[in-house]
This record gives sequence, C-alpha cells and structure tokens, in this order.
Amino acid sequence: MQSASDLINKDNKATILLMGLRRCGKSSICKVVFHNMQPLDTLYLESTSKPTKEEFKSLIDLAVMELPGQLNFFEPSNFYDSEKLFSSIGALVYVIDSQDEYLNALTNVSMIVEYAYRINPKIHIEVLIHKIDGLSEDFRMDTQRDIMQRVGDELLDLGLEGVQVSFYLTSIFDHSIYEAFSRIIQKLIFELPALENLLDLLIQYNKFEKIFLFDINSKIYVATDSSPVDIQTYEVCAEFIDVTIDLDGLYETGAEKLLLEDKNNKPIKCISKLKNGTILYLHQMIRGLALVALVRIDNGDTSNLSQKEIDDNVKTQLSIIDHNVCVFKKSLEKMWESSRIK
Ligand SMILES: Nc1nc2c(ncn2[C@@H]2O[C@H](COP(=O)(O)OP(=O)(O)OP(=O)(O)O)[C@@H](O)[C@H]2O)c(=O)[nH]1
Repeated sequence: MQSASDLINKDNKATILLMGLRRCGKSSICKVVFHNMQPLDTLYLESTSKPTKEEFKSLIDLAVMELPGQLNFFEPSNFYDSEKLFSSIGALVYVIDSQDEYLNALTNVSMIVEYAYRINPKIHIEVLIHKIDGLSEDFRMDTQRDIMQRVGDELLDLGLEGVQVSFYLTSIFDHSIYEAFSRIIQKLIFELPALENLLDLLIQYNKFEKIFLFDINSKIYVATDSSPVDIQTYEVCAEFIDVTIDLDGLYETGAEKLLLEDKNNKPIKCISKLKNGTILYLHQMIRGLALVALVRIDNGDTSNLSQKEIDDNVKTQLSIIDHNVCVFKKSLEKMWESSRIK
C-alpha cells in the first residue's frame, strides 16, 4: 500500500492536480466543492488561462491545482515544470465531460497517466466521468463501462497494465462530486486506518448507525466508519451541518464561529430528532471538522414507562455518547499533533 508520507510535497501539503480538456468542468468543481458556489452560477465561469493553485486547511493541509484545458500539457510551458509538478503531487484527478464526444479525452488521459506514472509511480490516478446529470441511468452505466474499457486498453497498449485507475461518476448538481472528492482526499490521509478504527470503536460502544467526520466548509467527509456509505445518509448528515450553522447564526455572534477554531469557546453541538425516531448528532471537532452521526436510541419495552422516564433514558444515553465523542476528539487532537502532513 502507498505510504502517504510519499505524497508530501515541498510545502508539506497533500496536493491534488485537476486536469482535463477545455470546458470539462474543472473550475466548476473547485468552485462548488471548495467555495460553496451554487452549481447554476458556474454557467458564467470564464475559461481558465493559467494554472491556479488554492490551499485549504482541513484535517490535512490540502492544495488543489488546476491546469487549464487549453494548455497543451506536452508543450514546454512558462507556467510550470511538469516533471517537478508531477513528482510533488499526491493525486491526479482527470475530468472527462461525459456529455461531450470523449475519445480525445481518453487519448489525452492515457498519455498523461503514462507520463505521470513514469515520474511518480506512487501517484493516485482518479478519473471523474463528469456531468452525468445529463445522462439517463442506463446510459451512465454504459458510458462508465465504455470509458473504463477504453482507458484500460489504451494503458495496456502503453505497457501500463499494473496502473491502478479509479473511476467516479460525478455531477456538480448532486452529492456525487462530494462523495468522489471525499474518497480521493481520504487516500491522502496517512492516518485514515487509525481514524476508521476509532470511528468503528465509537459505533461499537454507542448507538451510532453511521458516523462521518466532515470538513464543515466543503462537506467532504475525511473519514467514516467501515460500514458502507449510503448517499441518502450522507445527504442528511451534510445538510444537518448547514442547519446547525444557520441555527448557530441565529443565537450566536456569527456562524463562522463553527468554522474557526477557538480553544476558549465551547465546541458546538447540535441534536435533532427525526420523524422515524433516529437522532442526528453533531459535535464540533478540531481544524474545521465536525463529527456528524445518526443515532438510534433503543428504549426497549416502553409500555410501562412514563414519557419522563423515556426522555431521561434518552438524555442518559446522549450523555454517554457525548463523553465518548469527547474522548474521540482528544485522540484526534493527539493524532493531528503527530501528523506527517499539516
Ligand atoms: N450539466 C453539467 N454542467 C457542468 C457540470 N460541471 C460543470 N458544468 C458546466 O461546464 C461548463 C464549463 O465549466 P468550467 O468549470 O468552466 O470548465 P473548465 O474545465 O474549468 O474549462 P477551462 O477553464 O476552459 O479549462 C460550465 O458551463 C459549467 O456550468 C456538471 O456537473 N453538469
């Protein structure tokens, strides 16, 4: 398995490089995921003419670079030294516009993968089959199969049969782009197995059904427990963050408080009971992260209990959860202090 220490670039950051042909959607993805731009507003984005680099602080410090589609990557460039660039990045994310004729993109991605892999064999190669909102369910699957097959064949022709390429169906108009970026960023987190173990322990000793460790600003989850992710559960938990921020804004001095780290402030917590009895639980962590979980509290046979006794039981169980989450937060702090990528 790849060691994440190999992904640290000169600035000690995990770097993601976004590439793809013109108008495939690279800037839109950056704006929607990292700057909360409304997807429809991306219609007015101008074509990018120079490479851009943005930095984000989350559990790890992350840099996202975008190479404009109009640059011919294989021509000498004033903007970057491609050899240095590829040797310093953790993940290459290549975006393919699935609504457009994509054969050129497939040849382009294969050439880039060959080049990148030769310079940096540890690089993660991720292909986004993007703008799938315009395709029917059946056609999405056909397109994915076709692209995977053709990319596989091209790489085989180039003698690169061992290269691991991951494919994701994405759109900025739903949560698929967040899910894809969550999985990509997780590959750059050295401590991920340890984090997952801790989250599994939380599930084991509490009434959690599912836990996500979210980056509050982007709604990317940097870790989750080992049970499979169901997109609806993700959506409910991600939207709960917005609700919490809005509510906090009503009662506190500013919603941005949740995004900032202030040791003197108490961490923000929010609990909400859904109609089906499930409880949504949010607890602010370190570095702009929040633990968001679905909790199912089982009151057992309540026929002989008064409403007050039932409520007291729920309160007790929530206090135990609070205590355990605080212990998790301390472990997270320790983990981050000794983290290799900061
Ligand atoms: N339907 C649909 N349109 C999208 C999606 N993502 C981006 N777009 C649209 O695609 C167009 C091009 O998007 P950009 O983000 O400017 O593309 P780019 O790859 O950065 O383009 P260059 O800067 O020229 O390299 C815009 O009109 C976006 O609104 C998507 O998921 N679905």
